[in-house]
Formats: sequence, structure tokens, C-alpha cells
Amino acid sequence: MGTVSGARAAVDVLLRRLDPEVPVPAYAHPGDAGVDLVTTEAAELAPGERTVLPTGIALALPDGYAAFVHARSGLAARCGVAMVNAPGTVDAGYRGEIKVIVVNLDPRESVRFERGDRIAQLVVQQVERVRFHEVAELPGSARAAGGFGSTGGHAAVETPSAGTSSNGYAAVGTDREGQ
Ligand SMILES: O=c1ccn([C@H]2C[C@H](O)[C@@H](COP(=O)(O)OP(=O)(O)OP(=O)(O)O)O2)c(=O)[nH]1
Ligand SMILES: [Mg+2]
Repeated sequence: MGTVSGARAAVDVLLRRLDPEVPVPAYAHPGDAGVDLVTTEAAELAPGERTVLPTGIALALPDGYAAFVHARSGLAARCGVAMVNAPGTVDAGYRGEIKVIVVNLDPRESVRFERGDRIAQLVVQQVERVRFHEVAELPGSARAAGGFGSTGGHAAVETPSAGTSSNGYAAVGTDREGQ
């Protein structure tokens, strides 16, 4: 069993500041999953517009780890700011500047970021590396191929053009098969 507080030793991660004025990211509270990232560039996004913002931070994550760029809920709720690639994946081997691909999902209002604004949060996690073994048939399971609303509660996904294939997945993009 762990300690009562559940506190675990922090994982050491090497960090380079590519912009000396950027603060070293830090957890705001004990138990927080993410550290905030700031933009080093000002930007204004019209409704529906997206851009790639630099953070001035580069990492050397240990093997077996990855970092994920998530939205901040306050910005999302107030201004409709989301990550286009939610969440962005930073590989352990990536040594370049961490960038944030933001989109303004508000239908009416522009959003403006100033240099130094906190625009996203970074969550570092352990990730498994797997070996894929191709087989002709997969072992059975209770869920089988059911998905996309198969347990009810809301309308199952069905697109008039693509329909739903027998494996339970929406058959999107079948016209590109073999490409
Ligand atoms: O939000 C993000 C997503 C990615 N990256 C960086 C780190 C990551 O390791 C690299 C590649 O990301 P990804 O694999 O998602 O992009 P890709 O389009 O597949 O590029 P690549 O062909 O370089 O893998 O880009 C970021 O800085 N921010
Ligand atoms: Mg990639």
C-alpha cells in the first residue's frame, strides 16, 4: 500500500528554456496532473481560426514517457479555445520546441493571446510500448465489435453516406481503401 498522502517521487525531466523569460513550468497545486504552458508570441484568432504557438520550452523525456498537450478548462469554457490535435503528443525522443496548436471554437468572438499567457497544460505520463502480433481472428469478448452508442443512451453514430459496417465502426473513408 502507498502512503496516506499518496505522494510519489517526482520523475526527473531535463528541460531547456529556448526563451529565457519563460518560467520553468510548475504544478500549481500538489496532486495536479498538468503544468501550464505559456505562449512566447502574441496572437489573435478570429472565430474558427487556428494557429501554432511556441512555448519556449524543450524537453528530454525519459524513455517510456510521453507528454500530452491539453486544453485549459478555463480558457475552453470562457473563450472556446481548444487544441486542434487534442491532446497533442510529445514523444520522448522529441527535442524541439513544444508547440501548441490552438483553435478558437467560439462562433462570434475573437480571442487574443499576449506573450506570457498560459494557453495549455502539459501532462507527463508513462506509456507502454507494444509488439503487434497479427492474427486472422481476435479472441472473443463481451463487447465484441459494439461501439459508438451500442449501449444506448443516445443515438448511435450513423452517417447517411457511409453507413455502419458490420464490425460496428462507421465506415468512413472506405473509398480510400488500399491507398
Ligand atoms: O501538440 C503538439 C504535438 C506534437 N508536438 C511535437 C512533439 C512530437 O513529438 C512531434 C511530432 O508530433 P506528432 O507525431 O503528433 O506529429 P506528426 O504530424 O505525426 O509529425 P511527425 O511525422 O514528425 O511524427 O511534434 C508538439 O510540440 N505539440
Ligand atoms: Mg508522428
